[in-house]
Amino acid sequence: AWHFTDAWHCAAFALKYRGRGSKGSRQRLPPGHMGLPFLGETLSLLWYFKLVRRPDDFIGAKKSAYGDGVGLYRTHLFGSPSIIACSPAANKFVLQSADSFGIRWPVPELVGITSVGNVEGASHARLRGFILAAINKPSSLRTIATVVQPRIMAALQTWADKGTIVAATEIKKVTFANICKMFVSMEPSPMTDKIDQWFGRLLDGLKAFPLDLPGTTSRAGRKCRRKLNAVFQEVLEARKKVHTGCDDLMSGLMQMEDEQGKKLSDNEVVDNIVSLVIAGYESTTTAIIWATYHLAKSPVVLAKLREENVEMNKSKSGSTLASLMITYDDIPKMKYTTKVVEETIRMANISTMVFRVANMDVEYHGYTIPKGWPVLVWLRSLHTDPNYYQDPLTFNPDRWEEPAKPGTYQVFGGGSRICPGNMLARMQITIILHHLSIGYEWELLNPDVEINYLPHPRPADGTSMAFRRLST
Ligand code: HEM
Repeated sequence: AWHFTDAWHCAAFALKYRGRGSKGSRQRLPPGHMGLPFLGETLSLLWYFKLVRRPDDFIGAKKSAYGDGVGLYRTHLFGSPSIIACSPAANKFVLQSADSFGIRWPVPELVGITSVGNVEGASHARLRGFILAAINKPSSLRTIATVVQPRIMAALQTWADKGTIVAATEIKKVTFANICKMFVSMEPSPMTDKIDQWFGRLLDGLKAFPLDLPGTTSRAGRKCRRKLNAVFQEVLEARKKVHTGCDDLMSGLMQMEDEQGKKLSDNEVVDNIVSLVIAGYESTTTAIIWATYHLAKSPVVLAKLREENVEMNKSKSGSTLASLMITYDDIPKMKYTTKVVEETIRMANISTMVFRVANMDVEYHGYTIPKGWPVLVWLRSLHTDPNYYQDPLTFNPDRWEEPAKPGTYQVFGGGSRICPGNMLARMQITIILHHLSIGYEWELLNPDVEINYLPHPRPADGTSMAFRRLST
């Protein structure tokens, strides 16, 4: 059955491309295997990611069987014949060829029909301009640093009061409180608790099989998306009636104009607020969880981090909360902290892969990526490859003394969709590392806990830890 499926797909391909090679060349699929009938290689993926918990061996097995080649393999995953890209050059090729490789979400409604993650071409470029201006410009980041910091400082104190915490739960809470404040100036309330639950179900819906039937996770996700859009629409309507003077993402997006003086529609503002929460909430939470995890296991790194941050803290004078905060402009001076942040993000591999679909038959180094086939751009495989990172599974911030080899660091994707929140994510991790290292110490309760790799890599126990104020 295994070989029959591969033969079946290859024969279908050969039939379709009969005599259509350009300049006499033969059309051929990248090497690889289509796996079992209907299931494809899904079981193999689950075997490596869920059962044996060696996710890198999924691509490793392909490299052993078919050689490194040009970094493309054929496969059958998530219900469709697909191409995997997993070399710096092949990934770059796919991510930078926006005309050849488009976006097709299984349920666009869940991502947001008019959101930056779903639209393409000129509309995408226009929306990205708005979003980059709102969350990626130094002036925006300067303001955001002052908005998020008090909540982070207060949260760490409550963790120490508790003594034992599940970091995933606590980090999620403070990240969400900050998102509500940054995006729509909402303070924690029963309403924000509800919104948080809806986001949880929406995120589950995005990861679930896209079956729109009563009782399915996908249906529940769609319902929550509608509720979230409705809540934020109300906030927006209220702002149009009474000028609130809020200095948050929603106001920013409502006021901005493009080069033609055109503003975003109300629907675009709301859709993109919801989608930015989806993109920024779980990713930032996961990165911070990994930072606490690795630092707990790397006392030498933590000591060096602490030393730099205590020095930075000494340069702050005064007793008010504001005077103890770091600023966006302090960050370039925090050289070692920056390395810890990059190493955390590299090892976290929050996005194992990103998805594209071939808009046309695309040729790459003698292989054809057939029109309509999904392309899975396997970001993870670059960050765990010993050819690019020595001893890649060891947490070693000093490796960032040297920049990564060109094209081998794609944690935020690449090309026209490279993560517009990357500076915001880095800044939030830096801020929490600063306050954690100068004021607290922590130990993992289950240092040898298993790691779950699906849907995103995380310690299975949520990172339970003893957490206290530093005694000195
Ligand atoms: C460590 C944290 C983060 C990681 C690892 C991460 C990773 C990524 C990756 C790999 C992509 C590319 C997706 C693709 O090519 O299809 C992406 C896109 C995106 N990210 Fe992030 N992200 C993070 C944090 C954030 C934050 C904090 C925000 C905003 C609040 C954000 C907003 C977005 C948006 C809107 C997109 C879609 C961009 C587009 O399609 O043009 N991300 N992110």
